[in-house]
Amino acid sequence: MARRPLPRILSSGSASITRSREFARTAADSATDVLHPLIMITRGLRLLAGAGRQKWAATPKDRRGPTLFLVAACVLVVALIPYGPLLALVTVMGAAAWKGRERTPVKTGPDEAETGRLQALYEALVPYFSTADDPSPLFTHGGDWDKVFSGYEFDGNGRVSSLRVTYPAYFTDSEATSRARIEQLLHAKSGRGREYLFSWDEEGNQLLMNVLDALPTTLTAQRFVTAPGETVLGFTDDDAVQRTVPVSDGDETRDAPGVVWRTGARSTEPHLLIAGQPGSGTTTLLRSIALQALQQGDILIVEGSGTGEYACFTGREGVLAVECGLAGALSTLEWAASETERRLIEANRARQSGQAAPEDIRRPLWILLDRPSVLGHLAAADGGPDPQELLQVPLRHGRAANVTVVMTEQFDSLDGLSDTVRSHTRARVVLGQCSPGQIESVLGLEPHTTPTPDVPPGRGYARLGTGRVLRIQVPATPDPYDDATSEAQRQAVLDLLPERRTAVEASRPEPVMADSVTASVAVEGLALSD
Ligand SMILES: Nc1ncnc2c1ncn2[C@@H]1O[C@H](COP(=O)(O)OP(=O)(O)OP(=O)(O)O)[C@@H](O)[C@H]1O
Repeated sequence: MARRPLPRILSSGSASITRSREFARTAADSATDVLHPLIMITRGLRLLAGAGRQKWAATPKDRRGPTLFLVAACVLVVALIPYGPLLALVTVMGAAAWKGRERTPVKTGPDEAETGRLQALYEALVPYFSTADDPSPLFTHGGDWDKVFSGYEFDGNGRVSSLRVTYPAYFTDSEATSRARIEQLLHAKSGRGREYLFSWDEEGNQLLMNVLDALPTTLTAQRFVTAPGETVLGFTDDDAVQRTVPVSDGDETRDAPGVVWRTGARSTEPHLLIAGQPGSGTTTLLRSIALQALQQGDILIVEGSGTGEYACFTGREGVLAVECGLAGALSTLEWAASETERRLIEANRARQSGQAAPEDIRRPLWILLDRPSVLGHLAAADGGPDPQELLQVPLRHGRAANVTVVMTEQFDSLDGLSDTVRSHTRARVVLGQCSPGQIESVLGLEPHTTPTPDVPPGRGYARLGTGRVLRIQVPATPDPYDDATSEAQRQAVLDLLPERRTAVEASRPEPVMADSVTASVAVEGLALSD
């Protein structure tokens, strides 16, 4: 069958479109040629006006009056002399044409120094991304870096802040050691002291390196809007979590990406271990957790270091004990273990009789321990039991009994943690300046970013169960009784503390004495009510 010809409009359409495009381009070129002097003068006038504005801004205030007077006098003289205004106009146009004769060059690629950096990075990668028997290697000494660096950005100091590298398919990108070698090399060559994120696209044979901005340190203690059973440990990168928490940051309110930890019967990581270097902010994080826990539950605090950094909690509603001494800590933890058992028995009884669990066992109980290893050493010297042994019941059965254990420890004492503590604290936080190996020893995974040597207090990494490793910054929650605390932060923490149970003297309490008394009273009271 003979083919019918296409309708004319379809067969000749593309030719006419091409013709129209060419016509439009020629018209635009001609218009640009005709208008070129005008464009040049306008550009020059803009530049002259900008320069004038800058000069005016740089003139000291006391010299602006005389300058204005001088200019006005010149304008008057020019206006009065014959042909003055015309001559002035011609002069200004001439100056504008001269000034605007050259376009401000638009940066289209890296400058010489930046090209040097990219070439150096390329050369450094050659031994890792090439083999002798590759017939057409992507990486060769003296080769073209722009064939393999498909995207790059530089920061204000001319250092690479983002780089996309295409690598050969035979590179063993599924092996952690091979990746680590490349990451270390790029980290070192691009400038140490910054935090890098490496994203490997194994299917596309591409590596994307980005420099991360430091997490903001401006957030302070406040009432976080969370559901019951949720605790904000800190804040992380925008794209790392889906959950945001509305926060007040200075004068503004914004949604911040929160590291939110869920506790209670349905939690898969019901207890938390916080490890850190000295002064890294572990006490501050525990204080922040205590303030949030007090909104719906009761807390027990056992402070191993005995520096009285939890004195502000003493005697407050919901604070059952603040213990610094060994004897008090042991009796408090013994009570906590038997309370956990009581809750379990009560819950079981209620279930068997087909009733809801009583209110008192549904109220969360938090056992907060700051450096219990110190008390462990004291106990060993004394020949008594290690406080950690008393944590076995709350750790093993706390989830069903609404009992949560949070523990802080310094890196050098982590060896002393019992197996029960290790296996039941599945939520983990690491604070302070640590090596990737130290982070892995606590979180079970190395972070996918490179830790920096300088970290502010409260900065580190968090991992909830088997989730991903998140960067974290803990909100500033200082000791309100510390003289170094600013007035605004002191007030923020004091506002979050519950009322005092009894009237105590307004002066700063002596932590050890006051705590022991409070603890024994509280535990006795609870034992009696049992
Ligand atoms: N998230 C934070 N934001 C701002 N400052 C913080 C933060 N965390 C801690 N700091 C400050 O750092 C200092 C040390 O904090 P903190 O006492 O909590 O650390 P630590 O790890 O318990 O130290 P150590 O156990 O060695 O005393 C304090 O001055 C505290 O105010």
